[in-house]
Amino acid sequence: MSTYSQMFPPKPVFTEKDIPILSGKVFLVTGGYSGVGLEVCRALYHKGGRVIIAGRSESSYTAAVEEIRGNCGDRLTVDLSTPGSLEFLCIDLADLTTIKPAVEKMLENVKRLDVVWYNAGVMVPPAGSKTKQGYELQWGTNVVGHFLLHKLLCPLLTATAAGSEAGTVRAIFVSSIMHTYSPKPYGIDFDSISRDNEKASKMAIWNLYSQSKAGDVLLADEYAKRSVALAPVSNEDPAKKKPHVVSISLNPGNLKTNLQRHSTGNKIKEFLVSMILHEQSLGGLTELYAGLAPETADYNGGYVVPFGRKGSVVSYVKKGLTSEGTGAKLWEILEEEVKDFA
Ligand SMILES: NC(=O)c1ccc[n+]([C@@H]2O[C@H](COP(=O)([O-])OP(=O)(O)OC[C@H]3O[C@@H](n4cnc5c(N)ncnc54)[C@H](O)[C@@H]3O)[C@@H](O)[C@H]2O)c1
Repeated sequence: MSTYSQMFPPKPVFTEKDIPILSGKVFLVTGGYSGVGLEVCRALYHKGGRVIIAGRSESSYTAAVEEIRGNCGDRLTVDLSTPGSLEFLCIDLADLTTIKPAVEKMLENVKRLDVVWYNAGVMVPPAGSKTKQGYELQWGTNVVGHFLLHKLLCPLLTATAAGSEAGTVRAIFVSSIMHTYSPKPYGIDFDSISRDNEKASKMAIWNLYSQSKAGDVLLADEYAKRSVALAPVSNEDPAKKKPHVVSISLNPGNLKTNLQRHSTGNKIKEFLVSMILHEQSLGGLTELYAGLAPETADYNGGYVVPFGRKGSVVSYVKKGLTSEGTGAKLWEILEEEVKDFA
């Protein structure tokens, strides 16, 4: 039976053919050895980029290398004077102690970072799952781990941006349409996000996923504001302060990946959901569009919707989420939470 996606295939107006040659540029993708992240890495590699894949399992990385390097047909075949490269950064976002040592070692031979995709994520694990430091697993992985990684990468992003064309250095926070179902009124229930939190242990697992994805939108929005505040005022147009590093969140779309592996049980529901899922490569296009398209340089703080549709941004961000100082409050709390690991 044809799926909705097969009957009505999306026609993204941004594709791999729109990606320029990336030789000399350096990229980092968390969770880049599977799902959407793998598609991002495949495109970056075949366009000549130096790609650092961050994840927990070296064997999963090694298995993905062959797939990433494989023949991609005319979608990605280009003649390169400098071929792309792949490297592994071993971090577990659910264990904050693993992040700083790995980043410090990486910084010994990585001297620029053009775009980082905070793409790794976990969705609806068994209730009660926690990170090593005791955070609810989705919050701890999707938000706290990425926040610490971002904090450690910020100086390199900023330094790269200082010597690069404006708008080309970016931090991309992968969220989901599910962020719109996060707790009312502002997306984050601040009483539920600390370690070993009693309230979180009683919340519905989907609400916790939604809250973590609202957290990703807020991190992008708050970093965007901070980036503008730090940016130098342009001599040509002092009213137009351009951020050093562009910060964007996005929804990659409903995709066939491993993400749904925990949300099993109801066969009818699973069948219905499978009918509306798209190929993971389409999600990759959304992430690549946010990270590389020239026009998304102007979307600092914006939220990109699926599948690389030009001009379609910020339309579905939860009302009120990025106002009311929620992002600033979250940022300050996370600074405090990760300070012993930074
Ligand atoms: N698939 C969808 O329909 C969909 C929809 C909306 C948003 N998203 C988002 O897209 C992103 C990518 O998901 P996907 O669909 O490719 O799923 P996936 O399960 O294929 O990929 C998730 C990746 O995250 C990694 N990861 C999980 N926990 C980690 C940890 N503790 N440390 C390091 N890496 C860890 C996994 O190893 C995997 O590589 C996620 O952030 C997800 O929330 C996906």
